[in-house]
Amino acid sequence: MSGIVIEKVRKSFDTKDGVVEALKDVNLNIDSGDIYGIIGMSGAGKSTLVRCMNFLEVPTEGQVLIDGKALGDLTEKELRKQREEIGMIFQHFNLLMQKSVIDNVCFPLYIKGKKKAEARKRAAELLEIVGLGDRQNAYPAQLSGGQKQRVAIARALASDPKILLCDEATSALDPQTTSSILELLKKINKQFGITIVIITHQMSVVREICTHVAIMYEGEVVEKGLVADIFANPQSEVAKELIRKDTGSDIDADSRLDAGREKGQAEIKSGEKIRIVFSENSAFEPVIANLILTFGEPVNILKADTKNVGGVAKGEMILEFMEGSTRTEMMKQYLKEKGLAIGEVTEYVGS
Ligand SMILES: Nc1ncnc2c1ncn2[C@@H]1O[C@H](COP(=O)(O)OP(=O)(O)OP(=O)(O)O)[C@@H](O)[C@H]1O
Repeated sequence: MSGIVIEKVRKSFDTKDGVVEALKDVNLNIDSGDIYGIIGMSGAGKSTLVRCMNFLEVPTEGQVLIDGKALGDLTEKELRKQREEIGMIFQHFNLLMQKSVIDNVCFPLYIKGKKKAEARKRAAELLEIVGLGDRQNAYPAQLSGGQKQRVAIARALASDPKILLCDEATSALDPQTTSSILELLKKINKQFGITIVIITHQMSVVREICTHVAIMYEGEVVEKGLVADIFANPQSEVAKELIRKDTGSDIDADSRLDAGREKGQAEIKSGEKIRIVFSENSAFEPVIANLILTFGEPVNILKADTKNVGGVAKGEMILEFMEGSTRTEMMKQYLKEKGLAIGEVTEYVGS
């Protein structure tokens, strides 16, 4: 697992129209195993920042440290080796169109000097992992966008990276395919402990997959932190705007909560149920209200057996999420981050 530290990074480009300050004093701490979103409008500096993380762009000032090692202090050879540990995927997949799927995945393995048989065996395993075990001999032109991105992910994994940088990796995909690729990235993060950095201009991507987010505006990080906290309590105008756009409406937070409550009464049908246990420091009203507010989705309180002990909630609740919700994992994560223990509900008989 690998962490990334960005320290006082500035990047300027000399152009014929003058100097462009793409990054102005950016500081970021991405811990090992995070799924870290970098979001902002076009031109905010997202790509430049991510390209600084593997020194495809060398910062004009400041430092980039991977696992405590400053990239600027490495020799060319050391930097090449370090880069092998950082995979990258792109919006337009960047596959070799003349090569079959398996040869695309073998490519970095050949560069590493692996023998053909060994490379093909590893590539076949990786294609299984990304769900394309049966398309090894297809050519990129015969695949859908989502399948092409799966090949690109398998190819990125071929170098056993500790970090995966994703530059608008789902921007060319429809919402359903986007969700399936995000699920795959989540699986990779969990299964291999790979730190993932995701550049996007869509808050829905951040909401669906990221643990943390940095919001960029005109070369600066204007807000950063846990996704759940920023959704619950955005500080900057840019964050508020991105969240507002994400819901697809300009209704204010309170009416969104009301809408959630209404939906809660009318629409919830037998979704996943969980038991949450309040212990140390949980005041349950704000937690559940903020959950609905943050995710814009209702939850049913099927059972509440809680007591108010000096303003602190003790006891347990059974919650039911909306049927078919794609956000339940995020919502559970949110509850965990609020210090609540979550358990399965094996049987619930409504009262
Ligand atoms: N090689 C370059 N030469 C000159 N200017 C550049 C270069 N790369 C980026 N820039 C400028 O730096 C600024 C930040 O660009 P960057 O591509 O990092 O933004 P972004 O947030 O990724 O945008 P987008 O979402 O449109 O890709 C922009 O003003 C861009 O024009």
